[in-house]
Amino acid sequence: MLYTESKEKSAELLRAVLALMNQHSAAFNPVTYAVCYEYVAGINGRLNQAFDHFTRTEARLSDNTMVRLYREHIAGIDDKTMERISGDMQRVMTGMSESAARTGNEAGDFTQHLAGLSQALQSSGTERLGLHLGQALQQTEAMRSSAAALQAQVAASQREIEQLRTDLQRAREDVFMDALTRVLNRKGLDHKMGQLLRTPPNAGTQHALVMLDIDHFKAINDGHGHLMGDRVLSALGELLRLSVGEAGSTVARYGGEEFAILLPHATPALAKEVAERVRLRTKALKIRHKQTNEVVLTLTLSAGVATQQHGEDATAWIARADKALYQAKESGRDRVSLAA
Ligand SMILES: Nc1nc2c(ncn2[C@@H]2O[C@H](COP(=O)(O)OP(=O)(O)OP(=O)(O)O)[C@@H](O)[C@H]2O)c(=O)[nH]1
Repeated sequence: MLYTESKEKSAELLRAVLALMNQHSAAFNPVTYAVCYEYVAGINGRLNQAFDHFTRTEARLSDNTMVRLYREHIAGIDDKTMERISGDMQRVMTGMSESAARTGNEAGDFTQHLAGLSQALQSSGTERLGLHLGQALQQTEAMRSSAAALQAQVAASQREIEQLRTDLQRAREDVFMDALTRVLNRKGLDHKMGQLLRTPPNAGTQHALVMLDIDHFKAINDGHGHLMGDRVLSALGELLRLSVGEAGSTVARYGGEEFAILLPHATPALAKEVAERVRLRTKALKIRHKQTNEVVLTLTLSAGVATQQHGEDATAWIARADKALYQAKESGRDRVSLAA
């Protein structure tokens, strides 16, 4: 016999019965419940046939149809079937009372009520089943709204937690983010470098660092104003974000007009290629007047590349890249130098 074995099955049955009741316009009452219960349980073949027959012409069965189905196919059913329904109801109530108890305090009162109800179902004769069905139905309705409220509460809590998680993540990112250029700040770079230094490079690769510095940036500030200088920094930040797409790469503003690119598991050749790409794109960048769109200035940058030597710490690694950058500046700017 279907649905008589376990509480899980009984609860599953109840859910299916409620879903079916929802699909029809008949009132939520014991008659509708009994009809839908029998239909879902599949224990009354003639009822199912009649039910299906009616749904062909009446998509949402009315009270009248439910009463008719009840009178013609259920009212006269034997005691054994009544007992079976009673047993299943009891299991459903017990199962639900247990899960309600698990759900928390709010469901506590309801749990007690269900326990009492299932006892009543157990001890009374089948002639009182209709009455108990009615009570059970009322309680089921109460449970439905309480469960819906609980679900809404859980969903609201989940949304709150999600929002908190997002806020926390954003706050974490903000700590590591340079507001002007929208790339990582010095702190973010330190953090990333720390992580990278704990990660051995893959065979045949080395972690690489590119230090970049805008050429004659002081002259830009002096000639066009500090605000224009800021715009240039912001534009370079965007250019770097768009130009450096290597897996696991990091772009950061090291300070002032100096930027850094971290390239994990790279080679000197790849690092030089990335630095050249950025240098050329920067050279091609045109800063325009906001209103007239006229090109106001162009710029160049110099870069120093250093791949991490075995056992080298962050300070020594940055110092070698900086030294290469200094060489690039010394030998004429607008170029890339490799560290020794
Ligand atoms: N607008 C603006 N200027 C900044 C910022 N941070 C640093 N600077 C300026 O960047 C300039 C750096 O100048 P220098 O270190 O002399 O170097 P440079 O003029 O770029 O010359 P080279 O590096 O030798 O090519 C200084 O004028 C700083 O005031 C900033 O956030 N905004």
